[in-house]
Amino acid sequence: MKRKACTEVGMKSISVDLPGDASEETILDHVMELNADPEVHGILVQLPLPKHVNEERILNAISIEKDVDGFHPLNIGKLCMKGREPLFVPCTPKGCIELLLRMEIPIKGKRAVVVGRSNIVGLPVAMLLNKYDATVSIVHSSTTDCKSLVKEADIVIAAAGQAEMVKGDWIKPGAAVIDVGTNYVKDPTKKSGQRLVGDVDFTEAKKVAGWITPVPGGVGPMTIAMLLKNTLEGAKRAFSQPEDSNA
Ligand SMILES: NC(=O)C1=CN([C@@H]2O[C@H](COP(=O)(O)OP(=O)(O)OC[C@H]3O[C@@H](n4cnc5c(N)ncnc54)[C@H](OP(=O)(O)O)[C@@H]3O)[C@@H](O)[C@H]2O)C=CC1
Ligand SMILES: Nc1nc(=O)c2c([nH]1)NC[C@@H]1CN(c3ccc(C(=O)N[C@@H](CCC(=O)O)C(=O)O)cc3)C=[N+]21
Repeated sequence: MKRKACTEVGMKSISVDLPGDASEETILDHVMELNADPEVHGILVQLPLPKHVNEERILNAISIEKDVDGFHPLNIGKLCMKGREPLFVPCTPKGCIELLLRMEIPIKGKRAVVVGRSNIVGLPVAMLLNKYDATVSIVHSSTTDCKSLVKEADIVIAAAGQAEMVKGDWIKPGAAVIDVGTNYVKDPTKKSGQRLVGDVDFTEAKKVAGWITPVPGGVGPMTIAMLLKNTLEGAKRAFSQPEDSNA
């Protein structure tokens, strides 16, 4: 889908498809090659990586100026810090905020609950909501009272990877609900034998929520749009800076 979106907007994309048993060194070599290529303005290493590969080592190797996923520790660090701006904001969290801003849903002073604390979604979206002055709680698999915490939230971000876990009676009436989850569940009525659902029970939650994103057709396409946006911003920055200004 990311490749298709690039083609649609006229952005050249290079895919490096490696076998599942490719070594860490092989992946690093490819990252280094792309780092050094002046025609490349964005690099994304699709996650998750196979177990034998050290994810941290690979993500650290991506040039920070080309880190369009925003997963480099320097970008994540700046995302967390007051008064600092990362070069790139991770795409899914950026898409969530963009949805709230475009729908003119107030964030400042509101209570936000993020379900999930992964490095790629839960944690960065919570940090971003904090930057926008929400009062943020993060709930995770060891949280004993997810329902009661979610029920207090004006903004709910569901990113647990648990099919339809957030029920209608978890939602505060009028709350904004952003469903990040993409879970395939068995459905014998479908030709493919499966159906895509979010982390929120959409049918029930939409009766209570003030505003809610669907799955499919919600956060997923926004993630891809933000990836293109980050890449364009990276390219503009590269064109506006002399080549030797990286120091
Ligand atoms: N639409 C999009 O663009 C994207 C969608 N996704 C989807 O979003 C979902 C989350 O992805 P990702 O963050 O990578 O997933 P991870 O599996 O890396 O993280 C899941 C998080 O949810 C928490 N969690 C799991 N079960 C529960 C539970 N029962 N109650 C509360 N918290 C729970 C985990 O807690 P703990 O930390 O304690 O283990 C963990 O923090 C997936 O469905 C994924 O496919 C992901 C990226 C982009
Ligand atoms: N380095 C890295 N960056 C990522 O951003 C990243 C990743 N690795 N690994 C996997 C997750 C997942 N992810 C999705 C993006 C779009 C949709 C999306 O557009 N989904 C469609 C539906 C697709 C379908 O029908 O199967 C939708 O929600 O409408 C879903 C999931 C990005 N991720």
